[in-house]
Amino acid sequence: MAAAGPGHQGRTERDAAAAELAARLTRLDSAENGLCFGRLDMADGERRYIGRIGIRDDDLEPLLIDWRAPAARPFYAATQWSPEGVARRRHIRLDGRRVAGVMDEDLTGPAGPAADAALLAAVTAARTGRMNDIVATIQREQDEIIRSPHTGVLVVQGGPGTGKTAVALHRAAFLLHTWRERLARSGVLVVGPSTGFLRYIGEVLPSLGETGVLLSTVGELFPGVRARRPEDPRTAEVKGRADMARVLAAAVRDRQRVPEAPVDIEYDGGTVRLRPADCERARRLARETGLPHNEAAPAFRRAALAALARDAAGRYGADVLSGGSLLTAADRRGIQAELAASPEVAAVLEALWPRLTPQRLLADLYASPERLAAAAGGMGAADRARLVRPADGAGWSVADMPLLDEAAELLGEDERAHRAARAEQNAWRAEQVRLAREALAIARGSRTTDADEGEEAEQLAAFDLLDAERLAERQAEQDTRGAAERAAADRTWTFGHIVVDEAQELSAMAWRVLARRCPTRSMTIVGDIAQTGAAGGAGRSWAEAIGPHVGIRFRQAELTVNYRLPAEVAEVAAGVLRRIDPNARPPRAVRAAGRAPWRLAVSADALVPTAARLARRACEREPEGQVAVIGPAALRPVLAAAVAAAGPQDRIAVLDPGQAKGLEFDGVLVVDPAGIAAGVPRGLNDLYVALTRATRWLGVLHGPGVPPEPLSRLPPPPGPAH
Ligand SMILES: Nc1ncnc2c1ncn2[C@@H]1O[C@H](COP(=O)(O)OP(=O)(O)OP(=O)(O)O)[C@@H](O)[C@H]1O
Repeated sequence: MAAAGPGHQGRTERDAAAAELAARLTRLDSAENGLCFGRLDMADGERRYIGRIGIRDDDLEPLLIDWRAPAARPFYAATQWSPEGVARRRHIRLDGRRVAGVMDEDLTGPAGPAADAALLAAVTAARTGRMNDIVATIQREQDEIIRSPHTGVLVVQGGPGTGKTAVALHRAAFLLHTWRERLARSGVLVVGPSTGFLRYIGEVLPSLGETGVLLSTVGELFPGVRARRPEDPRTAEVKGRADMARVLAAAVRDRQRVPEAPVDIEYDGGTVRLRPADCERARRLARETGLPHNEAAPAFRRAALAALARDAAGRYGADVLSGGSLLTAADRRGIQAELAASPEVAAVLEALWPRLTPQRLLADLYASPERLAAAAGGMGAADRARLVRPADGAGWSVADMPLLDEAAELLGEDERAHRAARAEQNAWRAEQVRLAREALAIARGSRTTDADEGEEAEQLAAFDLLDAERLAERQAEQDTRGAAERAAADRTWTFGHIVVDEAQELSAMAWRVLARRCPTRSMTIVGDIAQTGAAGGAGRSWAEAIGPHVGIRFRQAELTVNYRLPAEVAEVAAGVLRRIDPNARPPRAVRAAGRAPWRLAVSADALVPTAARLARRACEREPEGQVAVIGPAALRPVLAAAVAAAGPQDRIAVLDPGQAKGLEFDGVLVVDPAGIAAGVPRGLNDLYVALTRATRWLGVLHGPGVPPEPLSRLPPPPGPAH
């Protein structure tokens, strides 16, 4: 920092250096936990320590190699068959700064159990409710995806628990390391299915030293509007269809109206007339600009006003003798200016080409079956009826967000809103200049009191270098928010890379939003087609789901090993998967838990209280870990109330399958599986999600009747469970 010179350039360098040092400090702080986790003893005697971040000594020799650096790669990729120059791989377990244990793998001899031991310790540990990074135990097939040099769209398909989320986040960290400068500027966006999920994964990237990433659901991507309104999944599905883009475009065109009969407008004690043909021409000219609706409004107005001015000139300036006009060009311009200022004229033109916000367009469309019929004529009547809702001001649903975003694209900036924003910005700037003047005045006043005479001449004071304007400018330039924060507030921000998790959930309209946010199409997309929920947009393949939005040029990778589910639970889930798709291959579980999944049948009345009792009993039996009660969406509120009624218990989560997506727990109690499977379209997929959340045990609780296959074949719970 001391090396930076004086003046603006020097300041910029100092600011940049300070920002870089602050970022480095954050990285060092956040990577403190488990800083060094591996060592490679190379066959040639070289020794490499592998850690969360890279650290060099004073001579710039590496002390610790960042796990993302090429030199660290053999830690994940070397095998007995392909040792990549490694003789021994050491896994180091730290407790704070103390070495708590080491496990060595000799790559020159036959395969030993050490690597498996480190992995097993990680996957069998009690869950905390927050996802951990997997940097110490990334597996080979995962490593290949994390370090993939592919810069376009990379799709990762994998069954539940195969580490898709973990891999996607580590890939984001890898890309940030590799393309630090570019991505720090443009930012990385991670899209997840729910705020609960984002909270669950929220610590992974910071623990890898990466803090400048924006985590968001699709519902949060439209700044200034929060999606709070509940929505029937069938309505959400209709709103998510690609066809809605056409419907919205038609809805906008429908607002650009031509009157059926001439409109007479009061002017100067008489009237002027706007004819349908003039309007038609004005509309054509405005549409031909190719601008979004609001931005084309001035063109419409200009053409309509010109027509009105011609009409007025014809009426008031006609020379009865010659049949020509008595008015000069300046007179005509004057008339046009008067017409432009007339509130009556403005009201008519506003009605014909109204300036619209996305919210107004959508609320008006939903509230009017006529408008819907005009815009969505190609849609079946039943689907169209799903879109109807009163303009009740009750807010927006998640499925509305991509439609608002699409509408914002179609409408563009409202030039009046733009002017208001500019005025606000100018006022802010004037205030900054005023404050800067004050600051400079104070600096001048304190000049001789702050420094000795001799010293003073040597110093460059602020007022020698700056005038108030420049000082204000500098304040404005110093937007200290990181890219992530700025991106969150700006609908038109484009990201350098986007990670999409649970991508099978995204509708076609949501994909359009993401495609707009990432014109370079640098994306990592992870998901599982078999887990697609009722409103989700994935078809039977990724090509079908994302092809229309990212093109056919994407690379697909697969994860095949399941790290979450014990084999016993995985087998039950595989039975449901076979019913969803007989050709699907379930992932292979890495371990068995030794605890058989069970089922318990109770009377309909006893279902909810028994669920609450079983969940609490499970917590009492096991002093640590998380338990989830997962039931149909309709049952969730009463289940939650029953669990809460028994007293506070922050280790129990009560969820519906949509909310459980992407999460995991030590124990899971699935309540009313038939209700889950039958409740919504793709109910079996929801049941599959519910059954694939447990790292240790799975129980199924149901009312009278037989639960869906293969749950009916599960044994009763071991011991007196209820
Ligand atoms: N290499 C690994 N080392 C240690 N733990 C791992 C590894 N890979 C995955 N895991 C763990 O396995 C669990 C499942 O991972 P993750 O949630 O990423 O799976 P997923 O494929 O996204 O699942 P879902 O489809 O259900 O969302 C997590 O606890 C994760 O930390």
